[in-house]
Amino acid sequence: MRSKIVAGNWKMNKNLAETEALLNQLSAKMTDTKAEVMVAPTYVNLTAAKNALKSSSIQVIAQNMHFAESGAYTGEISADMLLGIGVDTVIIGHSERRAYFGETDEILAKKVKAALAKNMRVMFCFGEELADRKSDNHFAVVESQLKNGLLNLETSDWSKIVLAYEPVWAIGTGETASPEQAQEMHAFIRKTITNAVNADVANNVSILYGGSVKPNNAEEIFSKPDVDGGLIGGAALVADDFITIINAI
Ligand SMILES: O=C(CO)COP(=O)(O)O
Repeated sequence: MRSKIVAGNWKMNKNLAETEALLNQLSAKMTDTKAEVMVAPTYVNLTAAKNALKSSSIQVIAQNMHFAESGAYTGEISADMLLGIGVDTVIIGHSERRAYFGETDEILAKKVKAALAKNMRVMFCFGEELADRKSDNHFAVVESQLKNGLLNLETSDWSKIVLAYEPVWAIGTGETASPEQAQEMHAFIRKTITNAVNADVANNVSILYGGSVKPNNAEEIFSKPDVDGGLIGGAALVADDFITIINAI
């Protein structure tokens, strides 16, 4: 059975005091949920976030990491550094990393390998741009992102993978893929994995949708059979909104 997951990607938002305040609000307001709940604050606040969530089931995850073990990579963070502070899940391949930091499929495949080699869980993000969708090229783009990033993994690695389909045109724009568009793509992703790996792996991998998920549209998106939860940006920065989205699972 695949997990339901709601994760908040905080991006470059919230200083230390704001991080603690938001997490305190979240833990106070959280009620029982079927979903695994995760938050991804900025690196410098990961330890403080872990401490603030000590008695909570909310998991703290990282937004990115480097593929090298260690070395002369100024400004970068390794898997060991994350594991050393008790963070064992990492987002890899976010469209903002691809667009603003030059992260190619090749770099991302190396990051995925490096994280898996340390037994970390990987939340792998991918999704087409508006031009791809307009030219009806979105399935091909998604297939190639999956293939280049993930499809050469060992079958056993897949238990450590969570997928996050995030159409770039829906991120931070207020424009959401319709529940039908999300379902159509998620089903395509599952079919691609069935063909490339096997049906078991495809059925067991959680596929999250990301892109302008809000309290008023979460329930409809999450109701689709191949949508296993969401990766939330803006709405994860407001406690009541994030809680409503979690409860929509
Ligand atoms: O990029 C996202 C999550 O990683 C989605 O961001 P928004 O929810 O702000 O559109």
